[in-house]
Amino acid sequence: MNRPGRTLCGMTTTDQGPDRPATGRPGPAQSGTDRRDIAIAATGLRKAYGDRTVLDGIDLQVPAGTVFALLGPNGAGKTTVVSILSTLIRPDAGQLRVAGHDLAADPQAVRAAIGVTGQFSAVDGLITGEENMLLMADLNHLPKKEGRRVAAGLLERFGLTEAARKPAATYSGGMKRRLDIAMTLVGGPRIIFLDEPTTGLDPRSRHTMWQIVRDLVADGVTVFLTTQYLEEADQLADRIAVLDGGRLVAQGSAGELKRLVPGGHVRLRFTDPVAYERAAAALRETTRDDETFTLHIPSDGSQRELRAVLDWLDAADVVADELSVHTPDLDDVFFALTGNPATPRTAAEETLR
Ligand SMILES: Nc1ncnc2c1ncn2[C@@H]1O[C@H](COP(=O)(O)OP(=O)(O)OP(=O)(O)O)[C@@H](O)[C@H]1O
Repeated sequence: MNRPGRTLCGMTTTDQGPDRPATGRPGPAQSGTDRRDIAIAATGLRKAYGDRTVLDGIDLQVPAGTVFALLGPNGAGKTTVVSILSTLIRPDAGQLRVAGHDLAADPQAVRAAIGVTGQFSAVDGLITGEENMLLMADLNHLPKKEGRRVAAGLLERFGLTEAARKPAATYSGGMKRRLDIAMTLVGGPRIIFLDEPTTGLDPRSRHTMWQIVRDLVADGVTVFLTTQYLEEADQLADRIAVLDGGRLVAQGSAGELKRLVPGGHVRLRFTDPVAYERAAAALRETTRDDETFTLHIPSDGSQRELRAVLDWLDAADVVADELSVHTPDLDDVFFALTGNPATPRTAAEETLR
């Protein structure tokens, strides 16, 4: 998912700019989280199915009120991590704390503090959105009146009030996903796990979902999400961990991960072979592509380096037909770390399936 570049007088840039400020903010002091406000902590997490080791010693920490994205290709073990942290399956080894509770010693307390929206919807299509919500309210032992109030509030918040009395089977994919998350929130969890929350959604629904996540974090909720989409991790996560071959091969902010890989360059494309040759002679350290009359100049994409390239071109009296700046993005990081292409399908392809 390389982002389309910005264009400046025929230049495109995939520069992501300086690190964005963290999406999350520390939530209010929460009972149940440990002293350092770490919402989720895993040390030495291991899981094997038969002789296939899926998780081979995972260490991670998620501060309360932040978004943590676990990124990995198909089959990397993302769902397994979520299933373990949300008490659905048992690990073979590892010390795990969620919401301040030891997972092995007190799984019930963990369950009471978290919400989980899995890849497979918990929505019952045969009943209405409202009935699904009221069912969740019952499961959470909310008194009837309180349940109706909470359900109506969440349906409103997720733009589902109008559709609330229609069978959920008639909802679009995005609406079902929103209903699924609304149902997860009925019990007021302070930590929520979202397993691939936007897989299969069209771009508009994906953006709606991102806003939902941002709103949750603004309310102090901790979000642990898995995704195959680098852009999603880039957009939402305070910290990203890349899972590959049973291990976390990197952890950090999007900016930190991008700094792990070199490869920034300025690309100049010419239609006039004479201008191409003059530019190639004027610029140092270029890589040539004589078939497309394109030059690649190593660059960090900074304004200063860009100006130097333009000055060289001016001095040589040549005009490039297209100038683009490419700084490493998470796709490059993912490829460098895992040797896999970023994702087997792009988000756009996914929506066409
Ligand atoms: N119950 C099980 N029994 C045996 N193998 C399993 C079981 N559950 C998962 N696996 C295997 O564990 C590996 C990790 O699966 P997991 O679903 O956690 O990956 P994932 O990263 O979530 O993949 P995807 O992106 O496709 O959802 C896969 O090879 C899968 O086949």
